[in-house]
Parts: sequence; C-alpha cells; structure tokens
Amino acid sequence: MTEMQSSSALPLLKLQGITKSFPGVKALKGVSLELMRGEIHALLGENGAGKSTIIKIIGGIQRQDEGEMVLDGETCHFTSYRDAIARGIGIVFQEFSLVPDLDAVDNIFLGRESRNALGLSRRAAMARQAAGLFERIGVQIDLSVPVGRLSVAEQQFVEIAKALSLDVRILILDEPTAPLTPNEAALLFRVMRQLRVEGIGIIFVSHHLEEIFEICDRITILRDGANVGLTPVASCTMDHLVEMMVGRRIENSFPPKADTAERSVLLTARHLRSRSDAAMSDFDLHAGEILGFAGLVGSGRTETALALIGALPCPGKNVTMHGRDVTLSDPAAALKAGIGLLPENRKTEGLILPFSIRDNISINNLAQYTRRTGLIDRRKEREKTATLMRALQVKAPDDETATVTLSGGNQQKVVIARWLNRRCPILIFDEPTRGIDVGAKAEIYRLMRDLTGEGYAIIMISSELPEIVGMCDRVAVFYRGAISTILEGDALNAEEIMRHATSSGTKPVGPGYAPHHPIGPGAPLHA
Ligand SMILES: Nc1ncnc2c1ncn2[C@@H]1O[C@H](COP(=O)(O)OP(=O)(O)OP(=O)(O)O)[C@@H](O)[C@H]1O
Repeated sequence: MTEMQSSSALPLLKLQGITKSFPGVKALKGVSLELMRGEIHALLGENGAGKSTIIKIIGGIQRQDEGEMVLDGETCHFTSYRDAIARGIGIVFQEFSLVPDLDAVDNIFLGRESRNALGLSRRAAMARQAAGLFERIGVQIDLSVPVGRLSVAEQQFVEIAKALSLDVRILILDEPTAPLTPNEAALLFRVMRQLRVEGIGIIFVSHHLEEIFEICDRITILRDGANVGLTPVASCTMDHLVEMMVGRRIENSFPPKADTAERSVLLTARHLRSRSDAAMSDFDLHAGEILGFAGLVGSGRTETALALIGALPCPGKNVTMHGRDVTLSDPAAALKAGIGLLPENRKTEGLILPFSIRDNISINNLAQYTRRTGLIDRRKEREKTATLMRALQVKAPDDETATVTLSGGNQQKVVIARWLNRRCPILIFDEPTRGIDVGAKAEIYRLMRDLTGEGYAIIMISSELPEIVGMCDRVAVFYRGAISTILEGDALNAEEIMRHATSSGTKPVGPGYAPHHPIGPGAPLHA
C-alpha cells in the first residue's frame, strides 16, 4: 500500500452484495469490491467471471439486480454512463469511444466545447487545456492529427486525458495493455502511478498476472461471478493467485515439445514480402512442428503470413506444399489448399455475432459432419462442439447461446475452437492467447500440441516471448519486415530472439518485448 491511503480511511467506492442475471446466466452472485483513494486495484478472474459486468454496473451502463454501491460514503444509483461520469467515474474500454477523424483536442472536449460570448469555439484555450492534461500525465501527443492516425497507446492516453478533463476520481481500465507493446505498457504504468499519487482510485483489469504484481496494490479475485479472494499484492504469490482464479493448480502450461529429428517438409515459402520495400523472407514448415513468428510489433510477422495465404499482394512469391507448386491467390484458395488463418482481430474478422456458438464453431467445418446423403449429422456436430467447449472452458448456458452475449474472452475461445476443429494441415494462429485467461491458455497450448502430434503444422505469431519460447519448435525472428534468422535447439531462447528482433547482431536493446522498461516522457512509442 505505497501511496494508497490507510485501510481505516473511508473507501472511495464500495460495492456490496451486487447480483446481476442475464437470460440463463447468473453473471454476478453477491459481489463486493472496495477501492481506496490512491489505490490501483486489480480485478482478476477467468473469461466470463464477471469483470466487465461489474465495470458496467459501476459505470451506470447496466443496473444491478440487487446490492449497494456507495461512492464516497453516499449510496448512489446511476441510470446512465453520463450519470456516472458526472460523479467522477471514467472508464477506458477496450474499444475506444474516440472519433477517429477528429484530433485529440476535439475528442477530449467533444460535446462540451468552450465558446466565447459570440458562440465561437475557444480552440486555443481548449488546446492549451489539452496540452496541460498530457503534461500532467507526462506524455507527448501530437494534437494536430486525427486520433485515428495515432498509435493505440496514444489513443488510450487521449481517452485517459478525456477522463481527467472530466475530473475523474475513479478510473477504470479494462484490459488496457492487451493491444500494447511492453514499452507502451510501461509508459501506461508510469501514467497510472502518477494518477495514484494524485489520489485517483484505479480499477485495472488484465490477464497478465505479472503486470498485476508490477503495478497494483490489492487484488479482488472473482470466479463464476462470486468473490473468491481479496489480497494485497505484497502478500500473494503468482501460484496462489492462479489457484484462486481457476480453482486448481496449473503446473506447467507448456506441454513437452515433440522430437524434431525426422520431420518432412510440408510447405516451402520463398520470396515472401511483407511490404514492397521489405527484404524477402524464405522458410520451410515441417509436418508436426510449431514454427513461431516472433518480432516487434510492425516487424512484418502478420503481413508475411497474409502474403503467404494471398490476403496481401505478393508478386513473385513461390509456395509449394508436399513438393508441388500451389497458387495461393487469395485466402479462399489457401483454405482449399489446406492453410487456415486465425486472425488477430477476431471480433471483426472472426465471429458472426448473432449466430450461436455451435454455428460459429461449425461454420467452415460442416464437411466433417455431412453424411453421404448430404444431410448434416447434428448429433456428431453437437458432440464435437461440446468437447471443444469443455476443453476451452467456454462459459455459456449451452451451445445455442448467441456469441454476441458472451464475454470478450469467451468469444475468442469460440473462434479458436473453430480453427482447432477445422483440421487444416497448416494452421496459422495470430496472437492466439491474447485476452485469454491462464487456465484456458494452457488448454489451447495442449490442443495445439495434440494437433502437431497428429502431423499438422502450426505457425504461431505471438508477441508473448514466454509463449514463443515455451511452445515453438523453431522460431523465425522478424526484423524490419523480413525474417532475419530462424532459431532452433539451444539457440531458441528469449535473449537470442530479442537480439535478432531488435537488430542483427547487437545486444538486446528492448522496445517491443518483455520485460517492461520504464521510459522517459515523450519517448517514441514505436520501435
Ligand atoms: N448482455 C449479456 N447477455 C447475456 N449474457 C451476458 C451478457 N453480458 C455478459 N453476459 C454473461 O455474463 C457472464 C460474465 O461476463 P463478463 O463479460 O462480465 O465476463 P468477464 O469477466 O469480463 O470476461 P472476459 O475476461 O472474457 O472479458 C458471462 O457468462 C457472459 O456470457
């Protein structure tokens, strides 16, 4: 409790006995939460544990069925987010509420522009005020460009500045680090520490436990919509936290790697370009292996995969599968040839939200359930869906539940289940565990290993170094748009990956990968 006020002081916010039901789901079962001034409080739980629902209730976006919310000693009933904002509550959601075509100043003061007696906008005064807000949190933002042109991290700071301009006392950050590089996350943590010193209470949601140990004072742990723990970070271990969250121990989340000795080449890729001015990448993919694509954000990993499957133009590429040339002119042709890609941005590219979980898992896998008569074997489809939902611990009343009603993490599990079910000889997983809780991560790793055990090959693009090192048999490291080296055996370790990801041959210098490095104000956010 460094800057946090003593626990005898009046809580800034206190929730007690909060319940909330949706059709078929009791999302919250009497949840309590207490936030002090100057405290960074982690809200932790598996996908579907109820974190977003609690946040929405605090923000007046949803109304609890039962229970009390006390703000600064006063019971409150918010009927809208606007109500909550007026009482000093600000939420930075994963999907920002900024208008991409407007600059930071216009976004911060949207709907409440300062005007002079003639009704003219006091743009200069607002720009000064905005600059003051960014100075207060110690970041530099270009105020003259549309926010759509800013990085995700910079957009997040605009959201935070907007909340500060509304005099927040409570700031809620819902998985803010998910889209950030470690360097950007370090900058966000510095901003959070600054706000803590100012006495603002922060509720922080993250699936990265190491971040919670780095930045938080106390942790409230939810499981299945109920409190299972409240602990100061200082008196808690990582193992204990995981056990409270998932209700069991997770010994080793990475299954043992298979023997790589005699693997046949399944695919060869030559002359791939992530962009027209980048060098060319060549690699082979072996049956039964997981090949990692590692590198900094923007190093060309995803684009090279997209070039491979024909989703990005790549004149001159040459790809063979089983020794035969294949023309992968577009993703449909790639799928037909046996290459499937799980996209990074699953919400927009992956799911048909109004459709059921079962339909979403089956949608491009119907062939495996289709009888010779052309009819679909629904029993088989149901069984397979149930197995996958169990394995990935998809939290939902049943397989007919529309995916639109699932928590964010559970939506991702459905897309992953679809691709695990697809049984393509080659699967490309782009950031497969982003936003996924620790328990399910271990299951996803196991299912990936099971697939490679059957001879499938997987390309795993990931920004998580432990996952790359723990899961991959070989790792292609990208630097400035192209593969700079392929590591395997003893050379496949975090330091070597960092060394090749940041430059060819010099010591690791850091931006992009863990561990976090605190960096100075206004430091560039990109490598
Ligand atoms: N609008 C809704 N309709 C039906 N069920 C809902 C709705 N919103 C949430 N739920 C259900 O409530 C439960 C809690 O969901 P919530 O989004 O709060 O989880 P979460 O802890 O934020 O998960 P994640 O880590 O995946 O974001 C889930 O079972 C979810 O399916």
